This record gives sequence, structure tokens and C-alpha cells, in this order.
Amino acid sequence: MEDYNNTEFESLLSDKYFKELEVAVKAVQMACLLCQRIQQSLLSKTNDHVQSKDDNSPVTIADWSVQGIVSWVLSESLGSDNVSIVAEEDVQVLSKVTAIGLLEAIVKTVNECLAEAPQFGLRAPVMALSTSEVLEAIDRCNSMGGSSGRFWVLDPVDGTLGFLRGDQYAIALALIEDGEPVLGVLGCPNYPVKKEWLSYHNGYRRIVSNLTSLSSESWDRGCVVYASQNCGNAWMQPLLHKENKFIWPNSAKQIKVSTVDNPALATFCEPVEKANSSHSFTAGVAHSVGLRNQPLRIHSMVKYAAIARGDAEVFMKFARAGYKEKIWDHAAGVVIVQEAGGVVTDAGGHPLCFSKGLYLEGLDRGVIACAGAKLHEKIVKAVDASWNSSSL
Ligand SMILES: Nc1ncnc2c1ncn2[C@@H]1O[C@H](COP(=O)(O)O)[C@@H](OP(=O)(O)O)[C@H]1O
Ligand SMILES: [Mg+2]
Repeated sequence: MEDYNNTEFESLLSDKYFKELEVAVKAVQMACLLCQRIQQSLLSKTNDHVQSKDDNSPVTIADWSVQGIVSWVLSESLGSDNVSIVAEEDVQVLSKVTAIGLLEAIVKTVNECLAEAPQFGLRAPVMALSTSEVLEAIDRCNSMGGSSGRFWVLDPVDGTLGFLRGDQYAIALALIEDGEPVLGVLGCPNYPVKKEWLSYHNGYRRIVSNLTSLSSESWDRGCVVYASQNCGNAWMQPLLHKENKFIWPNSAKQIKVSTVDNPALATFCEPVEKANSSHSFTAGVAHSVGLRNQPLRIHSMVKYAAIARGDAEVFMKFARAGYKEKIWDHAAGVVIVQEAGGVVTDAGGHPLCFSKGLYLEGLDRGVIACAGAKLHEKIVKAVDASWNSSSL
């Protein structure tokens, strides 16, 4: 991994949100390690039935635990009066008598993770957090968003299915100020730092990594990508490895979108699940603009990371009519792709709106993220041309 060595990085150091970015990146790095451990234990179990999200499943423990640690770290580092968070999970379920086992597992996971805070240059709690302190941290994430002031947006485990399948998922954290996303951090624990390793299946990367125990650039090391609005730069760091100490900020490498603007050479990505975006509609759009490569289907907001890193040129998502996209599924990705040089809009070419509460209100048909304006214009036109004949 190249260390930073450029004037662009200095512009980030003087950025208005530098402190917030540092804390957010550290919190997401910690959350990634937590999720990797839980996913590993999930995959080592022999029963192969997919667990639902409502029981004591590992994904449930991961969701609440990440929410707890991110909330605690942000509040500790920035002052709890300054921190308001919109997040996916609420504590009602956890307060029920029947959830005692789940709550115990979450408290244990949160404390194990927070004990590692000094490795990241953060303070660990003086004493392990009590159950009520953990509940309080999770419950603090009850903001409803809106058009004024500052709030954080967190998707603790985005891409639940990817997480359960041992595949891609993300920890997504963004800061919104007066309705605009100003910081974005995406933890991608299974998205290898090197693009070439993408062609190997996750399970294979994990096995090779375990066998070779490479210390510096291990195969399974995921990454964290992040950006601050109007910096004109986006960054990637490898996930912290084992007992290494986290060095901020110079473990980062600048990332840029792809320069490919010829559709015949471009690749588009989309959700794995047909239920979340119409594969047939995107295939029609791709065909009409001349995108010839196989689509890259990835779970979660890792798709935004793929565009920002230049691993693909287009991301399209067209949900079924009536589905309302949530702000936490997009906010972090939008800042990162834009600062890496890309364009993100709805299908009408308008910016996504983060100022109307929990949903992207007024979203026109779907989300289109592109490496450059030329490709973007072609996709928007192609969507228009095929929309009326689609069944969406
Ligand atoms: N019917 C639907 N249409 C579109 N998106 C959906 C959906 N049901 C769930 N989603 C969202 O799509 C996200 C996963 O994105 P992707 O399909 O790109 O991997 C889910 O995030 P979670 O997994 O955090 O719930 C969820 O918010
Ligand atoms: Mg999500």
C-alpha cells in the first residue's frame, strides 16, 4: 500500500470536518473487525440454514453491536450533545424479557470491541459498559433526520444477505449537514484492497489467507473508503490487521473513478437480488447504451466503493414501484463517489435528496452512479427511452 504523499492530502488535513472524519473512520474500522469476527463464526457453523434477522442470529448481534460501538465512539470523541444519529435498528425488541440472551451477546460483543479502541488511538471505556449503557448508546440513534443541523446516518450492516452468505456487505456511516451529505465512510470488510483479488471467491481468499498468514498484505484484508465533501479526493485504507496499530491519516491511498467512458469497455454493477432492482430493466438499458461486459453483481453499498475505486463504471438500482429508498443505503456512497470524480443522481438527473427524513423522498425512478458525465448522460437517456415500455 502506498502511503500518502501529496498536497491533496494536506487539503484534507485542513478540512472543516477533519476531526469528524478521523473519528468516523476509526469507528468504522473497529466495526469492520467486529463484523469480520462474527461473520467468521457464522461461517464456521455447520448448519447451513439461513437465519432470519429477527432471532438471535449473528447478523442481528452484528447490527446492534455496530450501532452501539459507533454511537459510543462518536459520542465519546465528539461530545454526546453534538451527536445525533439516524440508524436502522431500534431498542424496542432488546427491551423485551425474551431478548435477554441476545442482549447479553450484544453487551459482550460491544465490550470486546471497545476494549480494542486504544489500538485505533481512541479511549476505551474505563470499565466495561453495563447493559443499560449499551442500550443507551444504541437508543441514542433515534434521530429522524431532516433539513437542518447535523446528523449522522448509519447502516450498521448493509447487505444482510451478503453478510449471511460470507459475501460482500458494508458498514456505512455518513454525516449530513443542512440536508447535504458532507462526509462518507464505507467499511467493506470483504472487499479486497487489490482489484485483481476480486476474481477469487471470498471463501478462497479466506482459505489462502489462513494458510499463508501473510502479515502485511493478506488476501482477505478488506478496506475502508472515505471522503469529505468538496475536497475533490477520496481515500482508501486497508483494514487494520491483527495487533497492528492504526495510523491516521497516512495509511490512506487516494482513489479515483475509472477514466473509461466508452460503454463497450465499461462494466456496470447492480444488486445481487432481483427483488431489490430489476435485472431485466438494467440489462435492457445496458444493451441500448452498448455496455457489453457481464454485470458485476455485488451486495450492499460496496457497489459505491467499486465505482469510486474504478473497479466498475456504472451502478444502477431500479427498485419496484412503491419501494422507498432509505437515506442510510446511499448517503456515504454518494459523497465518496462524487469526491472520487463520479456523478450520482436519480434517473431524472437530479441529486438524491437527504433532507426529508428517513427516505430519499421524490426519487425519480432509480439511482444512477457513473464514473463520468458522458456515461451518465447516456444512461439517463436510455432509461428515459425504455421506461414506458418497462413493467416497473
Ligand atoms: N424490495 C427492495 N427494493 C430495493 N431495495 C431494497 C428492497 N428491500 C430491501 N432493500 C434495501 O437494499 C439493501 C441492500 O442493497 P443491495 O440489494 O444493493 O445489496 C438493503 O439493505 P440492508 O441489507 O441493510 O437491509 C435494503 O435497505
Ligand atoms: Mg442497508
